[in-house]
Amino acid sequence: MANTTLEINPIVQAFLSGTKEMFLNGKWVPAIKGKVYESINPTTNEILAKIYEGDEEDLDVAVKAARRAFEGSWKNTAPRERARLLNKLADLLEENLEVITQLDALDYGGTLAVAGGFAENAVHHVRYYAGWATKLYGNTLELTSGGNIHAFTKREPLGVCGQITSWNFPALVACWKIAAPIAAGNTVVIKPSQQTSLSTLYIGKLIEEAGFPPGVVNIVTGAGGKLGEAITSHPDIDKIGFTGSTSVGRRIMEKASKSLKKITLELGGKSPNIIFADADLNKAIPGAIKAILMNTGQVCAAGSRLYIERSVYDTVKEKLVEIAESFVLGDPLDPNAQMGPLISKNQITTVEKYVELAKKDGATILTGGKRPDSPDLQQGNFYLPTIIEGLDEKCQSVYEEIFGPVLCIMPFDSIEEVVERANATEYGLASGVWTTNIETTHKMVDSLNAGSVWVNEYYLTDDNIPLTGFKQSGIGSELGLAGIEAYTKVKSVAINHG
Ligand SMILES: NC(=O)C1=CN([C@@H]2O[C@H](COP(=O)(O)OP(=O)(O)OC[C@H]3O[C@@H](n4cnc5c(N)ncnc54)[C@H](O)[C@@H]3O)[C@@H](O)[C@H]2O)C=CC1
Ligand code: BAL
Repeated sequence: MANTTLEINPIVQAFLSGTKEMFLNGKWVPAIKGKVYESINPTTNEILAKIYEGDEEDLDVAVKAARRAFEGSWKNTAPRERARLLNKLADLLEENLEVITQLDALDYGGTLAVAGGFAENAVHHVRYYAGWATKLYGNTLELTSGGNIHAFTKREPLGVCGQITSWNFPALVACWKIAAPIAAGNTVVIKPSQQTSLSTLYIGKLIEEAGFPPGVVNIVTGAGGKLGEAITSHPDIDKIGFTGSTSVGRRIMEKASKSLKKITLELGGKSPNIIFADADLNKAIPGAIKAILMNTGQVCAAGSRLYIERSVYDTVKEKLVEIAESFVLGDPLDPNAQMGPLISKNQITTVEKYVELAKKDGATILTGGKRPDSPDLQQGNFYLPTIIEGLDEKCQSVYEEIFGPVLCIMPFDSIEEVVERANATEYGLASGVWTTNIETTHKMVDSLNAGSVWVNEYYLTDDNIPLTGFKQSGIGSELGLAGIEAYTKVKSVAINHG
């Protein structure tokens, strides 16, 4: 149980007691072998909850239930009924915003503002795809050869989708992995990260309350290496939807290729954020801070490489350091906290390793570079906002994803130079540009090799805007029309009525 003096919603308190069961075929059940793992509260490093650890046998129960639900009725359920159930789920999510926010804050350390914002996005997201359930169409086709042929396409669901999620913003990513496939008529077996399964399990309760038929959504819990691999190799799963690291994404692709499963992979990043001298610095500087410190830097699209045009470099640097040093670290449940802890002790070790590498490469640590001294923060996985300079793209801490509050700042002299350096990464997830010049804007939009380009903004995401990882950042898109089409197959039909 969380050792916090801050007020925890009684529903959350109650939910955290006992050992959390899996949601299979519309029922809450323990793991067949009875194994249990613990989720740790990153703010206190105490046990937060106990959760059953599933394996291949439990997965098989889930997949069979999902297959029965798919073939039995869900694929033919009227789209407006699928929409009704998803809208009901969205309403229940909205009624339970505080519970979901607190569960995520306790489980992964997101502040109330951040975890709460993501929980609200989850509500909008489920409503958004409820809308798409009734709006998926095929096309009527004119044949190049003419004739009395009626040809058309129709979109059909894929079948059973095995969905695997990461630990950062767990409730939102769970909804990303549930709403679109369900709206399109698929059924789902979802495995949340073993580090943050709680909000997904709570969403399972809401799915049950909304009245979805048994087996439409199944939740299995357990470790990636075992249960995750079982999902990617299960012969009766048609598609894998994955959010996580690039290394695991590669492994999933390899496994899924054995049975040619369809895949959507949303992977890592090392995104460039670029401030031109003509930018409105009153927006660009706080934007650059948000890009690296939101969610303690644990965001796939974090703007972790900041390029600053040389003539404004010192001004921007000074201000960035001032804001970083004023940042309030604290218990995520404290409304005053601007930044919570990192997810785990392991993640602290990772961040420390990269800061040490940066120092070896000759970096200057402008601020941070260590854990905070404050006695209140010693129990948790806190790390100070860190800004470093003096490196370039050849340094490991500049080209590898750190997933922590570590910003590397670098000056540049020309648009050509910054384009080349911004693109000098194996990743291609996101990028930010700050400028008031329309020509610069268009040049940058055309030149940046990343799935998302944000201009005079950072993290401008919306359900209508697809998220696509270029290069090693992924395969396929999530959100938008592309996000639901990814859970359908196109059947073409040609009827000779001559
Ligand atoms: N592009 C995007 O939209 C997003 C990408 N991410 C990326 O996720 C990563 C952080 O999340 P983590 O949970 O640490 O990623 P991770 O790759 O370690 O784990 C993600 C999920 O995969 C499972 N898993 C681990 N090994 C597996 C295997 N061999 N087979 C099948 N499943 C396995 C884990 O249990 C977990 O559920 C970062 O690299 C981040 O950039 C995170 C959020 C959004
Ligand atoms: N709940 C996040 C940390 C962990 O359980 O490993």
